[in-house]
Amino acid sequence: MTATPMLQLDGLKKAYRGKSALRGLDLTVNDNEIFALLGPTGAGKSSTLLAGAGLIDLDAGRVRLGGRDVTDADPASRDVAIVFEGFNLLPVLDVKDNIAFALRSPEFREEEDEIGRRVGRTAELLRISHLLDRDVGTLSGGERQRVAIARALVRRPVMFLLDEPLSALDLKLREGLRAELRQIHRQYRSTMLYATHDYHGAIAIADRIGIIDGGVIQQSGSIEDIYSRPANMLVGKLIGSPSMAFFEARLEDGHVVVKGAAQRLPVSEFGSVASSGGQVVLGVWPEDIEVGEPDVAGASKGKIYAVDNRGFERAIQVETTAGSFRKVVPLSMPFAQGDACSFRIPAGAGFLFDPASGRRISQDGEGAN
Ligand SMILES: Nc1ncnc2c1ncn2[C@@H]1O[C@H](COP(=O)(O)OP(=O)(O)OP(=O)(O)O)[C@@H](O)[C@H]1O
Repeated sequence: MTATPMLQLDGLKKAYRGKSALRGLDLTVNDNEIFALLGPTGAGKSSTLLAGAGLIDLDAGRVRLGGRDVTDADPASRDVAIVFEGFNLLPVLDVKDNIAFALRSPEFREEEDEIGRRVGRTAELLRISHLLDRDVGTLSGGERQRVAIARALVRRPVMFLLDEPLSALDLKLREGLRAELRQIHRQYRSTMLYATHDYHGAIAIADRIGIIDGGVIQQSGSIEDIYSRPANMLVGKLIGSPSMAFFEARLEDGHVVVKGAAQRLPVSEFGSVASSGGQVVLGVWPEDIEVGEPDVAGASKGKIYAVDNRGFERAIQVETTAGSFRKVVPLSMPFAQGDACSFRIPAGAGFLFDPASGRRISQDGEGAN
């Protein structure tokens, strides 16, 4: 099935008082997909959403919605709904009238019967039917957030732009609402661009992910694509839980020699490598690093610096002369803080990066970018 683009952002640039927030951002969100925009604070997520909704003036770039160039179109004509964290509900109206508000606007002007039906259905979907007559000032944070989503949803816009819509909620509510958003997506086949700094939230909800930092998309694709071919070190730092482990290394006699570690890894294990010598950075997903009893033959030495309990598993921080990394291990591995351990990077695990640019220089032979 070929994907049809719904939102296309091409070369967006935006500076606020001389400071760049978007630096030539390109992004395509396809029709009927949930696309998560994942990035740290200040990365440009909100600016990207505001640009899609037409709520900021761009310095450069084009915005297309459903194939139509809307760069100069006013926000009301775009038919997108934007939901922010702490979205401002109208305090003088009760929940029902807050949800109905957009349907009574001059652009929609639905019949009151139809408004009542749609408000009722949307409230059911978001499980807020019992709140319809309440003043919004009396609602909890989670209830307010549901009302804000209902208010956007009731219009059935062509697209949702969701800016950290769940970050103010506790874990349980967040998981519940995330499942409901997916349900709404299935039911209405709506397109959603969901901005978040929460890696777990992003991978739980999204079909595809875009990693944003410094006002550009560093990489986009399915999480599997990104894991198997991270474009650069920034991507490695921003995804995974824990994120990628990095080791200083150099290429020497056809081997990757990790500084401070006992291992020499054949370069041929990394596919084709766009460098024949000198310094590199070896990046490895922590899941691939083997950590075990001290003094394992052929392994390097390390020490357990910290242990965090995570219920059914533990996250350990391992300090080594090659650098430190975090990794999740099962409870059956009895590591305690201060224990000696060994670590080993299996042949073929990991990626090589250029230390100056951060770009990946090892290719897996599948036409990686
Ligand atoms: N109205 C504004 N005036 C001045 N600077 C702004 C304005 N809005 C955003 N910025 C700056 O632009 C950059 C990108 O901001 P943006 O809000 O788009 O990022 P973000 O990824 O959404 O961050 P967060 O997760 O913290 O909301 C930041 O450096 C921010 O300080």
